[in-house]
Amino acid sequence: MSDDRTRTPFIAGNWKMHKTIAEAEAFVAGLLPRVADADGVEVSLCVPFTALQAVVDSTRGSRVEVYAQNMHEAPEGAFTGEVSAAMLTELDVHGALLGHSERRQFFGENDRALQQKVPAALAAGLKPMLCVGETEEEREAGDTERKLRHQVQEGLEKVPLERLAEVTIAYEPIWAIGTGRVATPDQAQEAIAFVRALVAGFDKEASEQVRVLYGGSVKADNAAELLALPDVDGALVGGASLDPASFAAIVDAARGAA
Ligand SMILES: O=C[C@H](O)COP(=O)(O)O
Repeated sequence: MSDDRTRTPFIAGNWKMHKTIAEAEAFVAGLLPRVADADGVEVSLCVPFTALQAVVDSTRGSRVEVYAQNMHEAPEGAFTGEVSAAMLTELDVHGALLGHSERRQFFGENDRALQQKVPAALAAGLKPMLCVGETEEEREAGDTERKLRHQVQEGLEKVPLERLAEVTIAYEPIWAIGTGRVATPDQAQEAIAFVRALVAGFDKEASEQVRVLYGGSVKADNAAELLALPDVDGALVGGASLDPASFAAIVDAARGAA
């Protein structure tokens, strides 16, 4: 267990395939005044490619950072429909969500590609957020730790040790995503402490600095309890990040936990 509150709490919203440019700009206008006083909390939005430029521009100078929801591992090439790290940094995007379970489930994202993507993001100056998590069947079969071990070890395998602490890991039990079935505090703490122990297998010091977030049906009314857990450094929020008031309420809960 690691209750080290020197790790800055981190609340990330993942809009998934929601929001046109106009809707994104309206959201930012609603969010910024609500998080202006959220000192000590890192806030980011994972935005569809089409709205990245608008959200970068409208959040410039604020505490809100902007992440893409995916990124290809190669610097360029014949990869129709894909976007490189350099294309994102050119827009002043700060980071990239990598290996979200929906990308793994619906678009064939695999650990081999992620093994390239995480270091490629870092090398390009993007902050990587690596998503891991088990299915309901895996949890019921007692396979949660095996799945997490595989995903974390593969995803971090090629990250230079001196940059390990810059990676954020989001633990998202797949059965809790978009279902309203949030993990219990015990389940979240246990899995996230295990993820941190896996990072310690690479480098003990980095494991104390790396942020590990919980994701899966986080809402304003359950955030405080989750964020108070010793190893939980923040939240990756899907549905509740689509509305500025509900997302800002989760940021507020992180201030309380800071
Ligand atoms: O990336 C966010 C997660 O998939 C969680 O989504 P959710 O908060 O709608 O359950």
